[in-house]
Amino acid sequence: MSVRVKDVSLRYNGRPVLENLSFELPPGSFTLLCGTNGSGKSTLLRILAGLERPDSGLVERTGDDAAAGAARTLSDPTGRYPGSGAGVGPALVFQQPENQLFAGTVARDVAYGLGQRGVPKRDQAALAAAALRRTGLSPEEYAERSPYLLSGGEKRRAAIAGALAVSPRLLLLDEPTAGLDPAGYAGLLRTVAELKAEGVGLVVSTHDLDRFLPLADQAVVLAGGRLLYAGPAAALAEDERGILEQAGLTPPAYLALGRRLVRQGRLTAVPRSEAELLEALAGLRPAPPGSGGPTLPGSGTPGGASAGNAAAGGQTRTPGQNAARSGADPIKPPAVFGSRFAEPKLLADAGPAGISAGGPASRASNGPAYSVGSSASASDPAAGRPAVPAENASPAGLPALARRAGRPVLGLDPRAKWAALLLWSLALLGARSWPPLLFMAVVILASGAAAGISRRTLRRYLRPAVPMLLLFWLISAVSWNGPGPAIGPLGFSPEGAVSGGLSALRLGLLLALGLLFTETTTGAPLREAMEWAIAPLRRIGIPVRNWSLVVQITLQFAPWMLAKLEDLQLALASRGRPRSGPRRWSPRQTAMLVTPLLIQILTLGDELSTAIESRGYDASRPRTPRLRLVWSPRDTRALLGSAAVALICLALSRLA
Ligand SMILES: Nc1ncnc2c1ncn2[C@@H]1O[C@H](COP(=O)(O)OP(=O)(O)OP(=O)(O)O)[C@@H](O)[C@H]1O
Repeated sequence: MSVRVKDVSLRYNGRPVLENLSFELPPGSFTLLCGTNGSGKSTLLRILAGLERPDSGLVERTGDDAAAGAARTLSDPTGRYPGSGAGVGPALVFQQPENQLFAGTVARDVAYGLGQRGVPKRDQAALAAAALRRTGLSPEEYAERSPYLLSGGEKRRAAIAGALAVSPRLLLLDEPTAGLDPAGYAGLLRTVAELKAEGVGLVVSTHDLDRFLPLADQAVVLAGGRLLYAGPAAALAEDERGILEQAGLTPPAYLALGRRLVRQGRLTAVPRSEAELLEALAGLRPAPPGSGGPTLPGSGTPGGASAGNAAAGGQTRTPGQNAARSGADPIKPPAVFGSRFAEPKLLADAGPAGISAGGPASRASNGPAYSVGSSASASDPAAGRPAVPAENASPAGLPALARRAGRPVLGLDPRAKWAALLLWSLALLGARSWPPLLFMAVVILASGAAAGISRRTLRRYLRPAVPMLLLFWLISAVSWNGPGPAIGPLGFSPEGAVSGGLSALRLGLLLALGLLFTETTTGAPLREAMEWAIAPLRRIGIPVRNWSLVVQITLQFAPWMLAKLEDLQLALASRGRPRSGPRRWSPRQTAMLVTPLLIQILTLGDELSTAIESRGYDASRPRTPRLRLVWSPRDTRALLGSAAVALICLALSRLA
């Protein structure tokens, strides 16, 4: 499977996360995806997997089921299900493996994707066992265990097994080595090398350049959501202009040391892996006293063995020795790179090139031209795109945040927001007809837009509630003796349909109001405001501090839960979409999501209480406020405006 990414951009809440990315993944190539935290790697992987749609740009996947033939792979020893992932999308292993495990047993979990792809049950167990073995988990020991009770590293292996089981033609691994022990790490590297040899395309997002850069055919470097480099991995390793450093990354130790030795004239070429460096270092002779360090045989004679070296009887230990002997440039990438890629473009130099057509030499046998390009410009301080700042703890922090983010609503005093939440909730609960509800819908949507909440976020937040609201509406519209047309033993009730519709809309608006509140207020100010409001209750012995903590956690818990639900759903989708029936929220899928979600909620609750205890939380002791609340005239205006909205809503309710 080859993938062409062209001008892909994505924003979250109006903030650019990926900007104009263009590159290609040739079939069967191994691509290293690197960048600092938050540079957009996971987001890009989700887009490549087809689990997230970019706001603009194209991702074209060219499946190659036919090309896969009936190849036997270690995960599919039968050879009967070649590339079962092709045409359904690449397999993605998420950064957090616990988001990816659903079923009651490891074996069933690993086999889930096979079922989705129509592999008969009788073959599923053998394929799942082969995939488990491949990740170092013995099926005899693990197949019947609960995936939720595995250790972190075992969960990761099980998640990888689930992806391997379907013999994907393109496998996307998001930081796959996190949490693996040395044996697991070595096993993963072995598996990656085997998959590459089998012709499986791989994209690995990782911070471990030392291990993965030498294995990779090409590299994609992101900085602040922009493409800083896309091209042969070998060229990136040779790059002296500091692309990796520009991206905020540390070059692999073998490269840093190798470059230094080359500069000192002790190596003729930069080693291409840790093993090459070690091989070269093995030939080091202790330096003569006062010479400033060890030397390599033949040092200072780039190009090969020196007379001195020969006289010493030592072998030349330059990393490029084999290539040098065979007459090839020791640091030139292997020919295969040349056949797959056009000249690499260091994108800081590339200008707004976009995808460029490669010449015949850059064409793979069954795919389009492979070349890379970008619209990043040299003047772009690519790494310098400011992240949305964390909320400042100082009193000046909130207005400063608002000014920076350009959204005045973010800088309002949280007490004003609490009051607005209360007033608008009461107004919604009191609204019994369409006009006030529609009025509130307009106001809430407009406030959300003013606060910079994107439609995407709103959709993500409300989507899980939609089936419930629709069901609620449906149930309201039928009754045993409804006057309308009969639906089986039931009758349709127009009145029920209207009142159910009103209630569903009211509930949806309350949810949207909750989103508006939690998206515009972070935990600390929210808690300060809450504690301020209920402080007088302390005098009558109410544990005010506990209450505010509970409210803070609960309010932040709701978006967390929805985000988890979304993650789980994405992970389910990544394991293969059903061939028929609803793609989302089918009863089967919903049932599969409930258990892992509950387990994650319980785990988080447990971890939170441990964290609170371990930080010496004592409800009886007064707390030093994290920030001082400052009420400004703007807050008064906002409060009066909110009250006016609530009054209009109530007035419309009365009029209707
Ligand atoms: N659902 C979301 N809503 C809003 N912002 C998001 C969402 N998911 C990711 N982001 C933001 O998008 C940016 C890129 O996130 P992403 O997870 O892709 O980064 P990453 O390169 O994988 O980071 P890491 O190395 O830490 O895993 C980050 O700033 C992140 O905060």
